[in-house]
Amino acid sequence: MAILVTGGAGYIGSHTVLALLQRGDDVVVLDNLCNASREAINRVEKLAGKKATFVEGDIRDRACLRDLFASHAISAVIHFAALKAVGESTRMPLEYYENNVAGTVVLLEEMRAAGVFDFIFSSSATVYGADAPVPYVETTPIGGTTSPYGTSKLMIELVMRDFAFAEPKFKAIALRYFNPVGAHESGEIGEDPSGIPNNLLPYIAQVAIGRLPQLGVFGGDYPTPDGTCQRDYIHVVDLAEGHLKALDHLPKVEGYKAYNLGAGKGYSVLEMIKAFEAASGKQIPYEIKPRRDGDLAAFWADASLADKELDWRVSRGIEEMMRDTWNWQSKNPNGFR
Ligand SMILES: NC(=O)c1ccc[n+]([C@@H]2O[C@H](COP(=O)([O-])OP(=O)(O)OC[C@H]3O[C@@H](n4cnc5c(N)ncnc54)[C@H](O)[C@@H]3O)[C@@H](O)[C@H]2O)c1
Ligand SMILES: O=c1ccn([C@@H]2O[C@H](COP(=O)(O)OP(=O)(O)O[C@H]3O[C@H](CO)[C@H](O)[C@H](O)[C@H]3O)[C@@H](O)[C@H]2O)c(=O)[nH]1
Repeated sequence: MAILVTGGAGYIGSHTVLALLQRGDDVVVLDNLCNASREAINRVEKLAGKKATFVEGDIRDRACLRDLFASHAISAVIHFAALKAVGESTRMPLEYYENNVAGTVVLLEEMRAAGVFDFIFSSSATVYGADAPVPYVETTPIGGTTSPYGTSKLMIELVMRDFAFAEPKFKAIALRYFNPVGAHESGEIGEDPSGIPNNLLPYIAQVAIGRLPQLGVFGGDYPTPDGTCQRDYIHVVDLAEGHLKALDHLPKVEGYKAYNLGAGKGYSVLEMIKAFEAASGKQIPYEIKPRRDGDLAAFWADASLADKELDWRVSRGIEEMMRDTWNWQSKNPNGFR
């Protein structure tokens, strides 16, 4: 039996596919390559010394899914495939709902048709909305999202919840990621955003390599110790391992369950710049700019539920996050291209 990984050629997906192959699982990757490169999977296979089956296709393509489930014995699905740019989602809400929400419904329908009921979903801390108390804890009701992207994650969690009420065989875990950063320690795979990065670490890394002149720090007057926003950054390899723990835990889950995957600690933007400079030996010129619309001042995870029930916790700190980001960026100045 194989694990189907949708979006498995992407940033978090590729690290998870590697972890699955390394522990001996068989993997089928389904990715339409709208934000990824086939090269990522080639490198994953080389690192693992084991092949995955790659299917270039779309989660919205029912015929493709039918064919995939008919030709491979799938035991569980890890579902990463999504559009994920917050700003873009406010300009293209219909595309986001169609790809992320409608796409997930098609995937779940075809899973049901194929008799596959084990499901792990990439959710996000953003489902807690703007007013949730910090640290975010799973018992806080979700809602109050501030972008179509965030709302698409919220809607999918509600779809999972309702499907679990109706279908006793459905076992589903939503993993609410905080801020994934870093890369595999080999420097062979990592985050490769197209165009100008939206996220902090890829932006810093591209300044360090000379592709961008300087970093704009969005807001220096937040009610935080140094005035810049605080986030809970988590090493992508720790995050990938969380998916394996979640898969192993699925048999014990009744219906739908959500877990935070975070480190449980916040770092400010200025702390991240300093840590990157220390790890890379590069200066990061930056300028404080106006606040970015929709940014919250500070949030981090209460990650104790995943610790207790999934036996999962982070083992890589800020030094490893920075070292591995820089290793990936300096070895691959133009990403996978
Ligand atoms: N990176 C983050 O900060 C973050 C935080 C929280 C949640 N997430 C979620 O984690 C998941 C993975 O994120 P990532 O950072 O690896 O992003 P990514 O863009 O690198 O990976 C997503 C992958 O899905 C593929 N894809 C998109 N739409 C598809 C479709 N319709 N059919 C098939 N493939 C499709 C893309 O080509 C890409 O390879 C996403 O669901 C994202 O929303 C990411
Ligand atoms: O060029 C930049 C980019 C970011 N930032 C700041 O750096 C922090 C982190 O920003 P990111 O864009 O890297 O991450 P976000 O916290 O905004 O959001 C990310 O993590 C969230 C969950 O925590 C959601 O999943 C979301 O989709 C994902 O992009 C924020 O304070 C932001 O203002 C800058 O100062 N300059």
